Amino acid sequence: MAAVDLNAESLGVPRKQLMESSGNAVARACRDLADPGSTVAIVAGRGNNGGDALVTARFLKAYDVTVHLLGRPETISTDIARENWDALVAAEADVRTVTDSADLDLGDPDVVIDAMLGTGVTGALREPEATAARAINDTDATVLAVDVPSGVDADTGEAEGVSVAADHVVTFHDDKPGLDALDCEVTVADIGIPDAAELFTGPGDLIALGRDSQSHKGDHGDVLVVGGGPYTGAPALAAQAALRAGADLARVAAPEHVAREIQGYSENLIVSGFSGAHLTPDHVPDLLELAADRDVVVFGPGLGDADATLDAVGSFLADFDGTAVVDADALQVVPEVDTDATLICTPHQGELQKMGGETANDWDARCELVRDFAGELGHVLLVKGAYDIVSDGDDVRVNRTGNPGMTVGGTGDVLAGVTGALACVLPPLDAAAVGAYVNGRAGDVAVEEFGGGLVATDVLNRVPAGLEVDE
Ligand SMILES: NC(=O)C1=CN([C@@H]2O[C@H](COP(=O)(O)OP(=O)(O)OC[C@H]3O[C@@H](n4cnc5c(N)ncnc54)[C@H](O)[C@@H]3O)[C@@H](O)[C@H]2O)[C@H](O)CC1
Ligand SMILES: [K+]
Repeated sequence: MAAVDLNAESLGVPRKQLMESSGNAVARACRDLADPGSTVAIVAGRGNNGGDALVTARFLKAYDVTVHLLGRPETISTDIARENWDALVAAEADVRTVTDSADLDLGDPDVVIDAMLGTGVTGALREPEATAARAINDTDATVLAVDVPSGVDADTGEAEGVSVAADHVVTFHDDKPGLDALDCEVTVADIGIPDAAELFTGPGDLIALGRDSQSHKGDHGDVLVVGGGPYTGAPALAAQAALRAGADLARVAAPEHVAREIQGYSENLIVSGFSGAHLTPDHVPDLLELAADRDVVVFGPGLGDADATLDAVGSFLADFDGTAVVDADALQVVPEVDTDATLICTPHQGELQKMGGETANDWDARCELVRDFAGELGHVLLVKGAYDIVSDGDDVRVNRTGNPGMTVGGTGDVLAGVTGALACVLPPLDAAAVGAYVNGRAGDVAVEEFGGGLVATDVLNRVPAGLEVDE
């Protein structure tokens, strides 16, 4: 939800507007439950759940409303909730602050609006929320819960400790799986979040990457790039991109002439060479061993399409059961191989057709085609284009970052490396969607500086900029 809210904000629908819609939806439900003139006790927490009900109070003019804030106003945890509190105080509304649960006196209201906690709950209710929940449950009032009955986990419907027994719940934007198990009426209120906030990648998708400061080496992934042959630069770009996107370690396995060259110009990479001019099946056992201890393998950059190489790709994938990003010439093998591996395939539209997929000019039509083909393949597809289409056969995400300057050679290798690093810390679909978003954003920063003259290393070096969340 936090990711969707931030994406909505980036589309021009700020959170305060969402809170106004949420509060209004709760007021509408309250008007359906009780006649004008009824007494309404709003019990508000210090987060946005409480904030929603501080808005509701403004939409219940025909009612006798009392707001009980659990905690001092200074402890309200978000600016938009605090602003709504200040607006009530400025309007001389009947608001009270409860710092000790013994002070909570709800009176004998017709309706209680439970806005203590919503999706932000962690663990069993602490004080004063726990006592307040019992006080709410002890009234004869009709209890209307905001988003989730306080104390209940929205995903499971379980409560670790005491929770509010609601008669009605107004939940926002989409149903919460845990609510169906509850014995109460649930209304799902549309609060004006555009579908685009979930379909298109945006800054909200980076929240999942939150870096904890205690992180240490190895937490953020160990990526192996298997590539090189007719092309030298591709595996080095992919491996460096993995480091730029947060992997702690990036290794390259390449034919020895390529390995020597890469080791020469990039001391950041751990490079191992295998015999011969390109990948062949007899290299596969060693590669499987090397891959077994990595988090993610990026397979394909610069491998070329010699028959023996494609045979090697097939036999590697057939025996590999980890997670791999597959790119470039290796892609054409994927539809023919039966594998237990989790694959993220990153074709451009020409490579997609070579794999047996279909494309279309209209991006909306492409969503359908990519989703169906991903379902057929049983792997995640990231199909590059002006709009990158990402799907795992069920969900579809669309990425709109990037620019025509990025058709220059090598940006696909950078994308494969970025996606590989993210696949160490995110589920495959998210890794592909965020990979496309970050790579495109890096390209948008690069084109600002280099115009149409941008080259892949410009994108590579701006991947960290692509990862920044400027909230
Ligand atoms: N897109 C949407 O659906 C929108 C939903 N909105 C509302 O926002 C809340 C989520 O708000 P958030 O601030 O993230 O968390 P909460 O208000 O639910 O709770 C955080 C608050 O509670 C304290 N806390 C956490 N666990 C406990 C506990 N076990 N005991 C006591 N106190 C606890 C924590 O310290 C914080 O102070 C969502 O439910 C909707 O109602 C947005 O308004 C609009 C968009
Ligand atoms: K609640």
